[in-house]
Amino acid sequence: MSYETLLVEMHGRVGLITLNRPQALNALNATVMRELDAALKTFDADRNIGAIVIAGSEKAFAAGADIKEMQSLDFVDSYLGDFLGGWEHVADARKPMVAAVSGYALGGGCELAMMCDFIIASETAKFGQPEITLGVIPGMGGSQRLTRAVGKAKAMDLILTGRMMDAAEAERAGLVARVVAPERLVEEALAAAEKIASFSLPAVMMAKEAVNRSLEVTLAEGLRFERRLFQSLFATEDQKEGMAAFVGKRKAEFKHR
Ligand SMILES: CC(C)=CC(=O)SCCNC(=O)CCNC(=O)[C@H](O)C(C)(C)COP(=O)(O)OP(=O)(O)OC[C@H]1O[C@@H](n2cnc3c(N)ncnc32)[C@H](O)[C@@H]1OP(=O)(O)O
Repeated sequence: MSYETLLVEMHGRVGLITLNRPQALNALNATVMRELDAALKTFDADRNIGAIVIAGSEKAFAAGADIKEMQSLDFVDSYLGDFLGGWEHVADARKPMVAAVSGYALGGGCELAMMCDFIIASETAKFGQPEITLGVIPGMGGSQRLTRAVGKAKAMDLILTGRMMDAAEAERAGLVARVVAPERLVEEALAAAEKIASFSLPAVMMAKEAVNRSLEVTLAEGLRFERRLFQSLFATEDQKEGMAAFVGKRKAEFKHR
């Protein structure tokens, strides 16, 4: 499949998707999001892929939803067409997604990064939800995911003032998992994704599901859910292989079954 707004590659067991609208700092529009959804669905369905990296350019991961395309929208079209509704599908991917963020991750760009399972940022990254400066509010999950990631005080600060935070502040706040030098960003994100993809795919997918469930249910419910998933992994060949390899002092050869 060919894409107009993305570069899509496979690096061993890792799918790399690079946003590619440099003229608009990777601003997100219906085409980008439709293509992103298609690329993610393809990787998610491919047994040979164990993890996915989403990257942008050095200057911008994504500078938000496309303001020029959005500006003439009215309420009825927005509501009847459920504007942004379908964009949430990015978060439906069942395989781990790593966001590799360099430069601007603003508005929808920050929200897209937060739909991934964790963010590796370059020292140049700048995160923000500047929608308030445009007379609107976040619409792709910013008020919900940012608040869960950094807490109410900082989320309110960023969303109400529209200010940007740099990579160091984002790491301190818990939005970003690691900060690396700009020239090492994609390499580091691919290495993290390759590490994940080297483990048993059912175990990796269940680990993602268990962590995400913790954001939605009570502690008791979450603990029960985790325990059931844990117990179910004893039905896999990979559990036998992983534990036999440890006992035999050798490297595990996971078959992802
Ligand atoms: C998802 C929801 C609900 C909402 C949103 O995401 S709203 C958008 C939130 N994002 C923003 O408000 C950021 C807008 N962009 C900027 O403030 C600046 O572009 C910048 C600070 C990111 C970078 O400034 P810089 O001076 O370095 O670059 P520009 O000349 O401003 O931009 C280059 C080129 O890209 C176009 N551009 C940038 N961002 C967007 C965008 N979000 N939508 C559409 N186009 C964008 C910019 O207009 C310029 O193109 P032209 O030279 O053709 O005008």
